[in-house]
Order: sequence, then structure tokens, then C-alpha cells
Amino acid sequence: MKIDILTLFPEMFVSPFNASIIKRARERNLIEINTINIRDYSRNKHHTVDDTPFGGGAGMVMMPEPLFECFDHLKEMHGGQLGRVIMMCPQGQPFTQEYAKELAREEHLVLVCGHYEGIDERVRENLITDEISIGDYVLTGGELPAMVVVDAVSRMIPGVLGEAASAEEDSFYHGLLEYPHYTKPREYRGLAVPDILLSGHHENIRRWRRRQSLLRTLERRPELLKGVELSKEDKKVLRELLELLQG
Ligand SMILES: NC(=O)c1ccc(NC2CCCC2)nc1
Repeated sequence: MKIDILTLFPEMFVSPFNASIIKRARERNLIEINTINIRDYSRNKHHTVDDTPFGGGAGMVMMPEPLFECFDHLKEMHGGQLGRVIMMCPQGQPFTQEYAKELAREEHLVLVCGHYEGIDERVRENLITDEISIGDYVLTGGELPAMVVVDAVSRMIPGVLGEAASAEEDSFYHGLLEYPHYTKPREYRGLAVPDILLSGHHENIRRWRRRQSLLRTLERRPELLKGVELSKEDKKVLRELLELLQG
């Protein structure tokens, strides 16, 4: 997959994409990430990219010209046709694991990072195919949300995570919250690891983990349960847990 990120602050993306899973995926050519400085496409002599809002009001708005010019150049480089062009903004569709899985099936993504008070509406109306929000809060720019989207989407690309299982087990991959994790030592400051995990009995461990996921989801995010495919065993466990919780 190729990801082009349009931003006024390309330097923000250097370290997040040069570490851990994303770094390894780039080295293995599973993903290619390019940052493009929107300012390079400003045609006026001062290279301005923002101006005061028509109709008054505080702050500055990003001008349409640099983004349209940049978009034309990207289209040229991709044989005249671009795929998904995603703008990060609080008004966008909530970003979810399902959305990440869908985007991971694309060959090419363009992420547009706004700054200041926002981007001229003519950009949204004419260049953007998807608007995505990573949560109901306002950030200084679209850069941090873009990093979140790149991370979550990259993990869904075959081969990036190595053992396919870890993508499978990602909590939101099955719609449930993840079970608790433990590692060495078996006891630390008097705090022990649940015996079941030391038993080597894989079926019992699977059951325990599923029960823990169901319990956590029931306690913390019960609304997620309606989107999950529940087995007969799951429903039995949930009935028991409900009795326990309702006491
Ligand atoms: N919740 C979010 O995903 C989000 C995205 C962008 C943003 N700020 C940007 C939007 C245009 C100018 C600043 N704030 C929040």
C-alpha cells in the first residue's frame, strides 16, 4: 500500500514512522509512506497557505489553491485517477477497526491534514472522498489523527504483524475488548499470574481468555456486544456473568 500524506508539518511524521511495526513494514516494502508539504504548492511569492476567514471570525483558514495544485500533481502521478482521499476532521465519520480493515484493502490512500481553523470548504466538496474523526475532540491539526489512521490501517495489511494471529486477536478485530496479558515473572512483589495461564491446557486457556473478554466488554462497553457474533458458549458465559454482576 502507498500512503501520501499532505501536511504543512512533514517533520511531525519522521519519528512515528521510523519505529517499531511501521518502520519494519516500510523496510519490507509492505507500505510506502510519503509526506508532501502543502506549502510547496503555494503559487504566490510569499508561499502563504492560509488567510483570514470570509465573514469574519477568529483564526485562519487554509486556502484552496495549494491543495488543488497538490491534488492535480498527485493525480498526474497516478495516471489521472486517485483513490480514497481522506480528510481528518472532528466532523468526520468515527474511525473504527472496521474502517481500518476497509481502508487496508485499498492500494493507495491520500491523507489530508488540516491546520489552524480548518480548510476552505471547496476542498472538502471537490477533492475529499472520506472524512474521518478519531474522536470527539478538537486537535491543532490533522497530523496526529493521520498517524493513528496510518498505524491502525498498516496493522491490517497482510504480513505487517508477522503472525496473522496477533491481528486476529486484536480486541477490536473480534469486536470484544481484549483479555488481560501476563508475562514473566510468575510472581512479582507478591502479585501472581492466574494459574490457568501456567497450566499449558490450551483449550482451558482459550476459554478463560474468551470469558475475560466477555466480562470486560460487559462491564466496560456493553454496547459493543450487539455487534459481536456470540457462540452458544459465549451466551451461556454472559448469562452467568450477568447473574454474578447483578448479584
Ligand atoms: N478528532 C479528530 O479526528 C480531529 C481531526 C482534526 C482536527 N483538527 C484539524 C481539522 C482542521 C484544522 C485542525 N481535530 C480533531
